[in-house]
Amino acid sequence: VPQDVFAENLFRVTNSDHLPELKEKLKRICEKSGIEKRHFHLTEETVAAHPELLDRELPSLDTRVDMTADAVPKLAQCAAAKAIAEWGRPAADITHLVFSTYSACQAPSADLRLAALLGLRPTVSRTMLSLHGCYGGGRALSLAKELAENNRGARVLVACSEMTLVCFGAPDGGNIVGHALFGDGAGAVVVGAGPFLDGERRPIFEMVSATQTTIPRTEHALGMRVSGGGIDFHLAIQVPTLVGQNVEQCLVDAFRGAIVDDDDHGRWNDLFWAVHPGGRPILDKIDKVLMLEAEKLAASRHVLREYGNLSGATIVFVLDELRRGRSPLPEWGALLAFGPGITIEAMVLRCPR
Ligand SMILES: CC(C)(COP(=O)(O)OP(=O)(O)OC[C@H]1O[C@@H](n2cnc3c(N)ncnc32)[C@H](O)[C@@H]1OP(=O)(O)O)[C@@H](O)C(=O)NCCC(=O)NCCSC(=O)CC(=O)O
Repeated sequence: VPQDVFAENLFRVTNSDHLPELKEKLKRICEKSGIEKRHFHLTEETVAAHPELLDRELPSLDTRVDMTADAVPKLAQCAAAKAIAEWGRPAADITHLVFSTYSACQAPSADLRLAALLGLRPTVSRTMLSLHGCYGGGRALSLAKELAENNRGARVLVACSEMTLVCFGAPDGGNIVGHALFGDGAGAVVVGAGPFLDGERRPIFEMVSATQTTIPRTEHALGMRVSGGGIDFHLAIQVPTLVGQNVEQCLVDAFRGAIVDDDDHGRWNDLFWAVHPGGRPILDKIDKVLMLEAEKLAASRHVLREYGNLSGATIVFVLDELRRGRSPLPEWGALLAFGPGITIEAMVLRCPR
């Protein structure tokens, strides 16, 4: 859906045209979002067939769980099948699966369904990450690094699949920013720590070290809550400022002893950057605080423009965009993802030469 027609579409489909001021506000927000289009599983026909999705007072969790139980793992399958094909070994050689989503509300969950869809071995060791929100992709990669490094010969499939239909509803004052930002998508990565197997593709990125930091006393700034009417997002207006105030210390901690001196700000421009594009002002704050050159966050801005905020799956899209870039990347890079907590995942990356 192109972002410039999103507000008109949403208000028409949800019978909300009696709220013209709110519609104008959503239009203003869409214009400033840095997003040009997004992709959604939910169609107008599905919304028309399920009026309970529009009214928060009506119970709709059953409908949403039924729809996502199949669709979320199938979307993950599309991404995972591509990742496995590029990796070069059969799916049966995957030893571990880490699945991240905010759209799973049952057990067994989307990880088991994905394992069946891909034909993974019954002995595959599965981990489900639920409701980690936008840091889910960073957390899943970090966990995959631990699993790969601590289990000789392990090959870990990371799959992140997100669908906004769990939080879709008629627009109101509380959810208007979420309506403007989030989109659907899935990303997948195969992670290993050697020794190399026959036919296996050489790694594109190396995860050198990883840290997770929680910004104290910010648990109310960003969150999700499951209720009978679906999932509600809460995004406080202070989120970009809070991330901007804390991000450099997280990076200094992640890079301590790696390549950056504590007080050496200039070196940030020597890196390549994989930053979760939580919103345009978040990227602007990071640019400003780290004094980054204009093109450093180009991959993040590109993904935001083309897909919107895909929550946990977004960081995989950013890594994909980086590896497709025309010019070679610097040897060292940084990954950043943010989510409820407020939690900041920071990782030191390296492009093997
Ligand atoms: C909404 C925006 C596109 C607006 O852009 P600007 O801030 O540059 O523009 P602006 O200041 O003129 O704001 C335009 C209008 O949006 C309103 N506005 C801005 N942020 C708001 C918020 N968090 N909640 C409610 N309203 C908000 C302003 O009051 C203003 O209203 P009026 O026009 O009436 O005066 C941007 O602020 C944005 O992208 N914010 C989201 C950042 C964020 O929290 N991202 C995290 C996503 S969650 C994530 O990534 C992790 C996770 O979920 O786990």
